[in-house]
Amino acid sequence: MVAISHDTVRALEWVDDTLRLLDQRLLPGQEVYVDCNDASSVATAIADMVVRGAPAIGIAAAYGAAFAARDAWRNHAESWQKQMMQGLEELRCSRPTAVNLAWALQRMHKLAMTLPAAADPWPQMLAEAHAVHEEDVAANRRMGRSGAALIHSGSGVLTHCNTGSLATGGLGTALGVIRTAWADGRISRVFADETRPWLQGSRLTAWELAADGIPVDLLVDGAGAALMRSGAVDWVIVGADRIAANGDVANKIGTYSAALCARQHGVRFMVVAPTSTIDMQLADGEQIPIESRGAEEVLAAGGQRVAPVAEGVGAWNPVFDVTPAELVDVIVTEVGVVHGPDAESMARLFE
Ligand SMILES: CSC[C@H]1O[C@H](OP(=O)(O)O)[C@H](O)[C@@H]1O
Repeated sequence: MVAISHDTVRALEWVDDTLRLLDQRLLPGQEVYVDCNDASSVATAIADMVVRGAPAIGIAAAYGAAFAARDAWRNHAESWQKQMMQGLEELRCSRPTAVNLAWALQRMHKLAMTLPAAADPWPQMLAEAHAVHEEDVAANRRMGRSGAALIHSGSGVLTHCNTGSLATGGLGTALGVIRTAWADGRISRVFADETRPWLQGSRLTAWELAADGIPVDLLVDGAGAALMRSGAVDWVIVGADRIAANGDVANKIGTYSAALCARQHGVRFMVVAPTSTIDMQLADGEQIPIESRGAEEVLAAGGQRVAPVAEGVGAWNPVFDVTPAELVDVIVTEVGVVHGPDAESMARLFE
């Protein structure tokens, strides 16, 4: 087993009571950190995609909620449990699709309401945020092992978007499986599509894999179908932002297309996500809120206008889509693996 080195990068770090976020808008060219010391700055960092990726967003929100409780105690000690809600609401509204955000805020709020009203909540709230962070690191390792065990030796894999150390607290979800399976000698070739318009694949996944010394071939998003038809890919392995109770999966735009192509060409489709990404309150994927972002993300690439787009041209920019459960072969979580996900098999994860 080759040692898996993913310590080369961390999306978030806690240093001297400050949440340090690696600004992913500037990668891979610049490694610049944004320091957050209150709930509002964390919410802005999430909304602006300084930090992104469902689990990483949840972890950042947990620290943001701890800041909200601390500042409510400092400024309104007599009613801090009520006053902190403004900060939590700002965090909740920062991005709509990744349920890890709401999950983390609900967990932090539940703790706050159990704490004594007349005592400083900071120590316990910060400890809970650290627990959220550390649990994600452990979950990444477990999912890496469970997912890798499903991949037969000599497999080619295709991944979409970025699901590595930049999207989580540790090894990654889908990229954690790829790292683990590569280290086990199970993968012969890794493909990553660029993932327009934000380029999480070409800017982030390629950077992470290069840092690990794992060779990767980039492709334009539209090349996925031809690649799968060529027979070079045995698995498409992706993350998730929200999984409904029946196994429908919301993930980066383009995931649904990849799932359709995979089914057409006999390629297996694996979704890797911690249970903090599963929303059992939603019966199916139809109710998952899909975030749309500004037209400039489509019309420009890396901040430069994409020539020759004429002036006055608009854009349609939903940044997630929903893959129906029937197109998903397996969902890998830290508590179990679901083959052929449906409402019944998903519910068994929580028994
Ligand atoms: C580890 S799951 C990361 C998940 O989040 C990404 O979206 P975004 O970069 O907009 O935060 C993408 O959907 C990934 O699959």
